[in-house]
Amino acid sequence: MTEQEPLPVGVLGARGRMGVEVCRAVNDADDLELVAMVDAGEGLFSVTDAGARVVVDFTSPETVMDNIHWCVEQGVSVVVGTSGFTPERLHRVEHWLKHKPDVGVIVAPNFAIGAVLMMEFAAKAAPYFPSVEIVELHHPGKIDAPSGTALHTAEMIGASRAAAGVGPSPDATKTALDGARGAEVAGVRVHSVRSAGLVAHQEVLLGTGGETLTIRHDSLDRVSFMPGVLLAVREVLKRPGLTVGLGPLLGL
Ligand SMILES: NC(=O)C1=CN([C@@H]2O[C@H](COP(=O)(O)OP(=O)(O)OC[C@H]3O[C@@H](n4cnc5c(N)ncnc54)[C@H](OP(=O)(O)O)[C@@H]3O)[C@@H](O)[C@H]2O)C=CC1
Ligand SMILES: O=C(O)C1=N[C@H](C(=O)O)C[C@H](O)C1
Repeated sequence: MTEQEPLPVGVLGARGRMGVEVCRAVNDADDLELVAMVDAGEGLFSVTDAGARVVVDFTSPETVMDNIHWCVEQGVSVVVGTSGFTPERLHRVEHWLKHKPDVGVIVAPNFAIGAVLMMEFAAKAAPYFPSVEIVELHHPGKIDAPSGTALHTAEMIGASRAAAGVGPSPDATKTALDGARGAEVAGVRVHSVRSAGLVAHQEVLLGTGGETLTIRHDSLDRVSFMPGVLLAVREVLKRPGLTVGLGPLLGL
């Protein structure tokens, strides 16, 4: 029996907080080989020169679309953790993939298994509670607000409430300072907290007569994202086209 060659993987944003962790996880996996590490200002060509078949992107919302476009054009599949995705951006990625039927792109707002479950549980619970708000809490180095996870959670909750015919959350506010009630996403109020000491955390608060339900997830260390990233790297070549979120990979 011949042993299978390890899958060649490139990492974009390799010197960032997440990139460093991803490079370590890929290096530690026997079935994967880290062949390219690219950071800001370095050419993407090293990815194809090194023969990467899958690229992992943890860069920034400003650069991620150009990176995906380039990889798709080169026939390289991409696992995307970078935030900043809107429905319009996802449509654009789908459009690029139409011309490349063998290429897969997985865009996951959050790779932590607990966070994926937190989003699912919140969407399931949301139709049963008239009130729902999201509080996301992150380290102060984060450049975007609300977080990609919070945006995706709000979209999931909005869709599940719309399907169940649930109206807007009750709110008598008549006067408010700018931002006091957070940002409204898919009809859900989202509040962003930034503090030293935090990594990535989110609470979904649901309320009805006489009771509240709080669904909370905490990433206390970036290692929490690695099993999900490696799962996506191993799966992306089997899933041509666009996959959004880890849910489908986990059978959710
Ligand atoms: N989906 C998930 O589970 C998770 C997603 N994220 C997301 O991942 C992204 C990165 O987060 P984080 O690692 O904390 O951020 P960092 O700022 O620590 O890292 C980003 C890295 O990418 C580099 N970079 C910028 N532009 C390019 C480019 N065009 N090509 C290659 N490298 C580039 C940056 O370089 P420089 O600093 O010089 O600009 C930096 O080293 C964010 O959008 C964050 O929200 C984070 C954690 C989990
Ligand atoms: O910037 C981060 O750190 C994180 N970004 C992602 C997001 O925007 O949701 C995922 C996680 O929250 C960590």
